[in-house]
Amino acid sequence: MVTVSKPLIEQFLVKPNTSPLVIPDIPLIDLSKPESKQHLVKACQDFGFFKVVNHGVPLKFINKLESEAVNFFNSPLATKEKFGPPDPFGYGNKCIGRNGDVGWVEYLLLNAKPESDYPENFQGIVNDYVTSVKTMACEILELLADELKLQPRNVFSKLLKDEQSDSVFRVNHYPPCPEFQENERNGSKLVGFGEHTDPQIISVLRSNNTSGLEISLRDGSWMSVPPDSESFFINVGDSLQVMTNGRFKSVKHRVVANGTKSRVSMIYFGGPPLSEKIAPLPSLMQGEEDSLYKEFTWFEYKKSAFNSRLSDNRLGLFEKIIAS
Ligand SMILES: C=C1C[C@]23C[C@@]1(O)CC[C@H]2[C@@]12CC[C@H](O)[C@@](C)(C(=O)O1)[C@H]2[C@@H]3C(=O)O
Ligand SMILES: O=C(O)CCC(=O)C(=O)O
Ligand SMILES: [Fe+2]
Repeated sequence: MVTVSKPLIEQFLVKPNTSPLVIPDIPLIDLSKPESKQHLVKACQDFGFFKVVNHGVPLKFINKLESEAVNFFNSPLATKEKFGPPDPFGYGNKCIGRNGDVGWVEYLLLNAKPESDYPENFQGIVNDYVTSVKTMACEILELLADELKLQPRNVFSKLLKDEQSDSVFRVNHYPPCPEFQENERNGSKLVGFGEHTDPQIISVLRSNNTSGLEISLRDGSWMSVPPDSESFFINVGDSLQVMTNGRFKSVKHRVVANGTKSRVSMIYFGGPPLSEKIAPLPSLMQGEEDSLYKEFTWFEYKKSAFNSRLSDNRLGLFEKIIAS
């Protein structure tokens, strides 16, 4: 378990936020239903976030990976640190990225490419899980393309299927924090993973049954997402927002650590090849519609993103100024 001395805990606290006036339902998509296409598009437009059931990812892959992750995070710090620091892949503890972000979290950041170098015991297990989750992500992207009447229907999914796809896999562990309970009285929250959007195309998240994930609603309030270990949560990434010229929203989200109960999450971030040009799809542009973004390669965006702080508006640098 990770511990910090009492005064240091301050750096992990954020002020309580106002609750949403109306708490919306998180869109629930049943992938076995033919009408899921329409719901998927609506969810990507309204929230950039939804929950998926009947996803086809075998439970045994999920459980094996979770139990291996728990074993890893329960091992001595010195053992875990043999896999760190993340440069860019490896074990990280409380420091997120290279620009001073901290959170009450430890994690493994891994290359999602098959045959990558993983800690012992993770090899086959990560490959099985990632392959299956990627298949689901590609199915979702193809349903979205169908509903948007985009040709070919693999216009998004081919970027994840490409051998050069720059996709990442992450396992996060938010440990209990005994020091925090003393602070709970003033209502402040313990930040596990600070607010941010994901830079890639699509992110696929699965967690154990511990709460903590929050999404930012349009009115600026934060909504807590009830955990569900049998479902997946999907969010639109910045690159998909750009490719759809802002129709789909890259949702701002964060994790508030529970303080008493461990949260374990695993997230697949589906990204394009480094050389891929990211720009609004011409076939989506209606009439005189302006492109809201300057074209960039994924390499350029990634470089810029990895030089930013978590809460920065990374897409801001690539927005076009449109004369009215
Ligand atoms: C502070 C940072 C961590 C991050 C790289 C960055 O500079 C800004 C984006 C962050 C993020 C968020 C989504 C994923 O968890 C992640 C792996 C990614 O691609 O972008 C992380 C980066 C990271 O942890 O290195
Ligand atoms: O751990 C989680 O539940 C979400 C973390 C997250 O948003 C990320 O790693 O980008
Ligand atoms: Fe994220």
